[in-house]
Amino acid sequence: MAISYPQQVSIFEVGARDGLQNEKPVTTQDKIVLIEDLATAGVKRIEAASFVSPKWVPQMADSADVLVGITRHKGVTYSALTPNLKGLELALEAGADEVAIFGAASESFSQKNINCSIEESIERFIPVMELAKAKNVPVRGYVSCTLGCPYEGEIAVSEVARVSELLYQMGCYEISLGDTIGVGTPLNARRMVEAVAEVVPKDKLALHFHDTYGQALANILACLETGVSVIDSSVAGLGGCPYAKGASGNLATEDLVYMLHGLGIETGIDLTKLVNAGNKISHALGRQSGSKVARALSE
Ligand SMILES: CC(C)(COP(=O)([O-])OP(=O)([O-])OC[C@H]1O[C@@H](n2cnc3c(N)ncnc32)[C@H](O)[C@@H]1OP(=O)([O-])[O-])[C@@H](O)C(=O)NCCC(=O)NCCSC(=O)C[C@@](C)(O)CC(=O)[O-]
Repeated sequence: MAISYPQQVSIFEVGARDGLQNEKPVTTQDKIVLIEDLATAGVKRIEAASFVSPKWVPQMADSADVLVGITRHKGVTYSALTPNLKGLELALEAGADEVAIFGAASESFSQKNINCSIEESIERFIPVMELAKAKNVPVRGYVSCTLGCPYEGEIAVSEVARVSELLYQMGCYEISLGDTIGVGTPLNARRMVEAVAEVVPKDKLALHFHDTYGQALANILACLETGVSVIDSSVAGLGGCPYAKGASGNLATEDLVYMLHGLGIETGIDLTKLVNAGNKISHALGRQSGSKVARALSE
């Protein structure tokens, strides 16, 4: 049987947020340069900021300055995380094009990450959705711990599907399925995506797989066969999640682009320029890029 992959994949770049929230602090200017370099490389969807409590994630405290400071590229969407109404108001003031709410399929992770239960988080998201709708701002929804939780271990696929459906029914235009600690393997990743696709349309799903156990590319390849064509990744493999021990960066965008181009799948991204963007921020962090492709091409 022939394997069928999408012709195009939309890459949702999370390095400036998911990445830098869990690295040692860099300057606001470093972040601005990174975001502009990514846009120059052809990245069209960039998560640039996070309006969370600065006490919880100090690395994101300059989010408003970042959003205000970037020179906007035509056709590029700049988004921000907003856990509550306060976050949304700050994001709107700073000019975010779209925002994201973030829930979890694990009770313990929800408590550790946003200080409330799953049900309380859904309640908290209702006014965020209402205001975003009134302002015509699209809202993305994240579900964390879809393939395992750092506190609870295995998570029932039915719970992942339930939370995904709730966020979708609330009006999120896309649901990003997070393997927050990168423990998934291809078969269970695919089964999870197929289960969620029974309650949320496939073309409204995105994959957000961390690479902690080196499985992210294999998991993505397995899930691409289901028809999902939006993938989150992090340039230079930056970051992790501050409330998930062991969560190394998302899959490096350079490695993802290399694989997709090799499969003949279009991304619209210039790999050489992307590698340069990743190398520059890695230099600012004083470390080597986390992308194998970037390291190979930079030798
Ligand atoms: C959600 C809260 C705020 C609840 O935190 P809380 O302490 O329960 O909230 P609160 O409403 O009681 O407020 C406490 C303080 O925070 C302030 N505050 C309250 N809200 C905001 C805001 N939006 N922006 C700025 N400040 C805010 C508020 O004003 C107050 O300040 P104080 O009076 O003490 O000076 C907190 O738990 C928090 O900020 N959590 C964020 C944690 C986080 O950012 N985690 C990483 C992102 S999730 C992730 O990476 C996973 C993902 C998305 O990538 C997918 C995956 O990989 O699975």
